[in-house]
Amino acid sequence: MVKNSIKVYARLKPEQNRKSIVNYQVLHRPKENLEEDFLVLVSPVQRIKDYPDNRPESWNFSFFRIFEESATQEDVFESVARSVVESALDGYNGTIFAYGQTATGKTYTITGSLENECRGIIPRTLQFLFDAIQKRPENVYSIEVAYLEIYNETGYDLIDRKHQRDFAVTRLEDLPRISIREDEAGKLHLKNLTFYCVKNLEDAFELLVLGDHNRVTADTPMNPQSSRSHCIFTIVVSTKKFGAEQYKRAKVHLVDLAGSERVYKCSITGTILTEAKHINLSLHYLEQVIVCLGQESAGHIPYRNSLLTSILRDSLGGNCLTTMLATISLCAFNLEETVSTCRFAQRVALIRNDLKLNLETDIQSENALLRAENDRLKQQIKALTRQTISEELTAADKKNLDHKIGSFLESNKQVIWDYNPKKVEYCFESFKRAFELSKDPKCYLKKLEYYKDLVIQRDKEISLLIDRMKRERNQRSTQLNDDRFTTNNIENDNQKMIQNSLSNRTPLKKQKRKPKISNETKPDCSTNVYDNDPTSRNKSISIDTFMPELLPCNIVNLTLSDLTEDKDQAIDQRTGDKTDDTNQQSLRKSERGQKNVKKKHNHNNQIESKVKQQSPVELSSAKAKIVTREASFVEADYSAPIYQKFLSFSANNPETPLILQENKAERDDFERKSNTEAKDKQFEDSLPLTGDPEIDEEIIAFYKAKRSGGIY
Ligand SMILES: Nc1ncnc2c1ncn2[C@@H]1O[C@H](COP(=O)(O)OP(=O)(O)OP(=O)(O)O)[C@@H](O)[C@H]1O
Repeated sequence: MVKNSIKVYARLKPEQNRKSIVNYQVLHRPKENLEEDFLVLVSPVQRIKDYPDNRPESWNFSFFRIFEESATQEDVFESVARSVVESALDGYNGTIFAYGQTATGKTYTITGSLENECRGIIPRTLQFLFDAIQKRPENVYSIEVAYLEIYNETGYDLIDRKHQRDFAVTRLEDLPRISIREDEAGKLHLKNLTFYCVKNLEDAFELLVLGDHNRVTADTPMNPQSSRSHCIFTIVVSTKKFGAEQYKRAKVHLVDLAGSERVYKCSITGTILTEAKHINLSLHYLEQVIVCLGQESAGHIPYRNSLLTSILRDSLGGNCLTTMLATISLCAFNLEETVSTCRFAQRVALIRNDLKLNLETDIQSENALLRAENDRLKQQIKALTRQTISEELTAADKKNLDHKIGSFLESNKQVIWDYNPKKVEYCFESFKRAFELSKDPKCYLKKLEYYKDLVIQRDKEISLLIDRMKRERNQRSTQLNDDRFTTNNIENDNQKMIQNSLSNRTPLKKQKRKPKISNETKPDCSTNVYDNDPTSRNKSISIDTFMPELLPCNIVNLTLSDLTEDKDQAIDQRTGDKTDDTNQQSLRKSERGQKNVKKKHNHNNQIESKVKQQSPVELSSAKAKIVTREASFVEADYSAPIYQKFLSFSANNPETPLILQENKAERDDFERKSNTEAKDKQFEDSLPLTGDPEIDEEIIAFYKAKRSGGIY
């Protein structure tokens, strides 16, 4: 428990009429170690020298801080209220009350208006609280507000939302009456006063405006809008560390007292006079309490004398960080009241409160806090879900999910799933795709995968054919060279020419690009290039070494001559491909040029027939099928994952080219067996046919080629 004296501030009301101002002086912290400002008021009374005059010539009052006429609402809030509200966030009660003569600016200071510049302590406190809550995410807060009015010693709830009315409250009697109850522990309870939980600043402002609207005001000689009651705006701040069980609960009372007024000065009557009497009486009781609290020996404190002192019991001499703001008029006409206000402030400054942390167990507050905690958690879940939804899956995520789906389908192992909506969506999409593939034979994905595979196959086939053509051409050149050595009918002029050409031979790289079918098969060239000179022979043999890019070709069923010279007609018939016309014309030309070299033809035919015997040509009606000699050369499994992934057809079928046998005899045997009708039918049934006859024909041909280890 900390002993804390009440801090007292003074605010001087700006006066329009400077001539009527009393002679005064404000001294801000006149001594270094003195944490006080001083207000010196000089009496304007003319002294009569004939007899002793005991009236003081001046008054000197100390305040914690004095706000001069130029002080803004923000200055007042920062000095007077900020520390109190901050303490409330940490669990300490606080009270700020404005006391002063009527029309000196109590309501202006405590409430002001809702416009930015003129906002008083209440709206600024609410703003500060909600801003501070945002900055302390480790805690959960609940803010409740209540607005009480004490009019003619009766309490009213200014915020009455419980009763739905079609009309605005015009009579005070329409508002709920407040009564005080005291429990066994001596704790006060205000019956009928409702605390409203506010979630944001707008809610709080709405209640404040509603309460202000219901306040009793009157046009008095001193103030055209005088508050005829004491008003207490209470904010309850409950604080709980996120996840903790204990919580703190602090009350902040922001009190706008009704202004004291000298009835004889104002010549008031009727209701206003009655109101003034009640106001002055309750202020008198307040003063009594404060005087008692200021006396160290005082035993009994008369709190129960009035509703106001009963309610402010904790704020005065109890567990509360209390601050008083005295509003002061500098008008000479009001000097008496100003001095009275300052004297009251001096007494209040003597009061010491026992400040302690409020660790509450109140069920209502706990409920409010738990609700606030719940709301916060809901918001967090929302934010997290929104975040994960907006995050796109990476390629690695998708790969990982594919793996999970695979292991889920293939084993009984329990899979740990991620509760990420994007991932769940991806899994559903995968299953849906697989389901559609199995259900709809015309599914475009199925076709797409098939065509993708086909394109890969075709690329492979083209590269093999090119290699094969180059190799055949190379072999043929070598054979032609051999033939030319045996004919021995070369002219001497030509020999010289060849020698010259060999001596001026172009560099290796250029020669690599030289071999072209059209150039090579020119009759003049071929007869002139070669002679029986051993040196030139050696050089012609080394043509092989000029073509290192030619890979060993495994295509044995289709020879170069099939594609180029003598077999052009046969190829044309077999493949049905008529696009090679231009190529064949050039080949025929070269053939005509070589007719005089008969031996060469015979020799070529012999070699080709030998090759044909080794590996027969297989040609389908529509496309040529090229069978490979070595299975290892064919990357037969490059399309396997696609089919494994989407189609029921197994890529691990023993009939697939993956295990193509190396032994030719065995392979022939395998092919013979697989060509039986029964096997064909069974095989075709297992294929992923689409129902489109054109595509199905292609698919069957494609898989047959794969099955036999060839390339489609
Ligand atoms: N510091 C100030 N700056 C500008 N205007 C002020 C200031 N203080 C008071 N006023 C103006 O003086 C008038 C009276 O102020 P206010 O109603 O707040 O006095 P009050 O002390 O609450 O009076 P009452 O006790 O009768 O309710 C208002 O019009 C208010 O705008």
